[in-house]
Amino acid sequence: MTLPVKDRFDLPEGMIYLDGNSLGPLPKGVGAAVQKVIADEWGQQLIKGWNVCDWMDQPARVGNMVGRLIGAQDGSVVMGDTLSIKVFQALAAGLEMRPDRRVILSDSGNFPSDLYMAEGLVALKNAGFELRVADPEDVADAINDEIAVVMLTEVDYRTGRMHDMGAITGLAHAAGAVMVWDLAHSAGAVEVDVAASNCEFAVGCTYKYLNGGPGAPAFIYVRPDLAQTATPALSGWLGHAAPFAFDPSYTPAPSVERMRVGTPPVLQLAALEQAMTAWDGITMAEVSQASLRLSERFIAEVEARCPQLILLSPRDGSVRGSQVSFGFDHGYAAMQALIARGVIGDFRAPNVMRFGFTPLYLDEGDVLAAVDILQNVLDNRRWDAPEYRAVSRVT
Ligand SMILES: Cc1ncc(COP(=O)(O)O)c(C=O)c1O
Ligand SMILES: Nc1c(O)cccc1C(=O)C[C@H](N)C(=O)O
Repeated sequence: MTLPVKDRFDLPEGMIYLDGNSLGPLPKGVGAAVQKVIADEWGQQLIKGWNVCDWMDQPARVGNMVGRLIGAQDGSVVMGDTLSIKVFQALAAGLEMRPDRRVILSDSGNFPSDLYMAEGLVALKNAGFELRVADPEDVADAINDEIAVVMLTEVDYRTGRMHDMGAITGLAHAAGAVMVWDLAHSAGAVEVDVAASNCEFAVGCTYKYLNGGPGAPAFIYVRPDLAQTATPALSGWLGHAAPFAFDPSYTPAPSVERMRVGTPPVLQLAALEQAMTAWDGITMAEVSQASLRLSERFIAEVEARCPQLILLSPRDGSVRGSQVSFGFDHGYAAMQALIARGVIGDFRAPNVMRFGFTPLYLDEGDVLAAVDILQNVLDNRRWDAPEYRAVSRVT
């Protein structure tokens, strides 16, 4: 099944884009929408724009659009800052909720920035606080009554392996811990129901599967019953209950908006708000089924035609996100050779070739064409060329 929305995206001619798990492509209409905000709002309204153009409401308004894709009720998601910042806020709020406990539990497959933020937070606290890191497969067993906060990324950024959000949240709660989910590789990729999972906090980015563009702001979900008590940690003026009262002392907003920090990125939010219209009329169930079919076809074709590659992602589609990873010792050079031939995936050390399957703009024809090129690169050792050897790119 292909979703009939490929024409909602501007994709370069001749490119097969399998890297929406890192940076989504440009949805049609985003350029015009941002240009309109620049010309008509900023250009004509200047400072009045904060009022007449509703710039101040953007973080909550766009938060609702994102919330609908992750099973969050309106008013429980707000946009702003980078994901690393939102991780920090959620962790800090979680620690405050369990004052008798000292341990943040995460797993070694987590994205490094999440672990760094936890390390930094622990270092800021009094002695005795600790970040404990388990292997992903052991994390459920490591949850006990010492743990204040369990912080996990649902879909592993390297392999696509998925944690069971409901089950792990249940274990965390049974042990008295707070649950924080990072949905960076889930939002817009797989079906998520934050409300059903009952987690306290969820965070994620919008430049991957939500196609908000490079540097698009992050989101944070706060379970509605905590919206008036969770401590924001970064108590910026726009999280204040009455920012324009300019009160010298801080009173957090009585809603998820307390997680706002400073001035919203109006142009990036305008881009994201328009990008979110690419989801009109589509359910996450359809997206996830279509993604599964594309990934299964890719795995079957690669395994039949490219025996040099070893599947690193789970074979079982029910525990795999929207990406497929293969191991290959010359993976970096092979990915460079693929990119040079118009198939865009990416590489993660030591040997991971990552391919993202985003059915909003990919179909089976793209999958088959990508495998043809991959087979050609491998069978003819096209990767074994001097120009592909130097490890120099950032992504
Ligand atoms: C799971 C995860 N967490 C955190 C980050 C960091 O996000 P940011 O650069 O927006 O802070 C990323 C991606 O960069 C990620 O994939
Ligand atoms: N956020 C990124 C960036 O600013 C530059 C390059 C890549 C990224 C990424 O998002 C990487 C991504 N989180 C990953 O899964 O590897």
